[in-house]
Amino acid sequence: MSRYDLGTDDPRVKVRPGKSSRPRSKQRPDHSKKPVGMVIGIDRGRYQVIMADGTTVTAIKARELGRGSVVIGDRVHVGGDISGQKDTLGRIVQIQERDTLLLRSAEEGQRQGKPKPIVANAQQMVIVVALADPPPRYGMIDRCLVAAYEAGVRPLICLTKSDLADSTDFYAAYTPLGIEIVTTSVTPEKIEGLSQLLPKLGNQVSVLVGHSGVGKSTLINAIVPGANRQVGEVNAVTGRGRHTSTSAIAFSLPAGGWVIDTPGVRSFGLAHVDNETLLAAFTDLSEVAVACPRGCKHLADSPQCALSTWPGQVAGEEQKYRQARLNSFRRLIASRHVE
Ligand SMILES: Nc1nc2c(ncn2[C@@H]2O[C@H](COP(=O)(O)OP(=O)(O)OP(=O)(O)O)[C@@H](O)[C@H]2O)c(=O)[nH]1
Ligand SMILES: [Zn+2]
Repeated sequence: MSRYDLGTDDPRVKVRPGKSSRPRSKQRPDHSKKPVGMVIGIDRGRYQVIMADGTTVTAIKARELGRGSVVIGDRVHVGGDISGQKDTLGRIVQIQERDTLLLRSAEEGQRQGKPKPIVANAQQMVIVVALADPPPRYGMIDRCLVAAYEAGVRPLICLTKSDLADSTDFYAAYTPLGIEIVTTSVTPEKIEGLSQLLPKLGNQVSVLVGHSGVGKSTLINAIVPGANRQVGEVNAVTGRGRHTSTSAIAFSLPAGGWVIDTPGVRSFGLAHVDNETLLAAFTDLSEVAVACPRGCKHLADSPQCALSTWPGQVAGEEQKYRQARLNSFRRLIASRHVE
């Protein structure tokens, strides 16, 4: 006879295990039958979840899920009140397995900890780059590309402010890498390029990343009616956008699909990415590196690294371009180790 089988039919005798007789996890109820929704907003411990029928529910998170465990884009099972009525609260009880997960290592200067999840289930990363004011930062773009490849998210570069500068050089640098690029310009006078961009956003989840001031908010306002993102200048003192304290949010596009804005995520720490993954993001370099000795670290002082002689095989502009690519790759490797 087991310890809990009291052998009685008396309903007053409650059959229940003693307090610490079993690990807690085994007592957890199965939540997988609870309705599912997608997390589209997170702000100070409150989660906005859009359910399959289109109802938006405000929810809190079950404590056992842990801190920072639910991110924007997550598909979650929700219990509690899911009516979506004012002053009601649902409760996120379980997170579904993620298709993709965008991660970022701890910021520079912070102690290196576990990489932080930022966005789940995005299929596409739109790297927003201004052609001028501020000018393109190639190191930043490379970082985003690595983070995208590492997360299993397809990159798309969206050039903005084409009214201010020419995009020929940019296309010359990134088209050979097989990365899709679209060019836009959104000014009070004229809007251009959205007919190129919009079809690429349809019926999927895209996450927008980009440095402060490149025009992300302007772009979102132009493609999402009523989005009302604040547009402004970069703070000259802190060098940061004003959005740093605002939280991530997903916008539904009129023609289907979602765009996720990630204010405060300006770049990606890549400490969690290994050398080979980093190299794979540089398709041109990875083809050259097959000739490297086994275990090559691909650094400037790595003996017989095939990458070192690659720029010198050509002359002129092409050589400069190769050297810039190589420098960018090696800078990323180096920066990863100081983070
Ligand atoms: N000339 C020109 N200016 C633009 C364009 N897009 C945005 N801007 C301007 O660039 C500045 C920054 O735009 P935002 O949309 O606030 O940039 P953001 O990327 O959202 O910046 P944060 O809010 O700091 O993240 C604003 O003054 C915009 O009016 C463009 O296509 N052409
Ligand atoms: Zn090498």
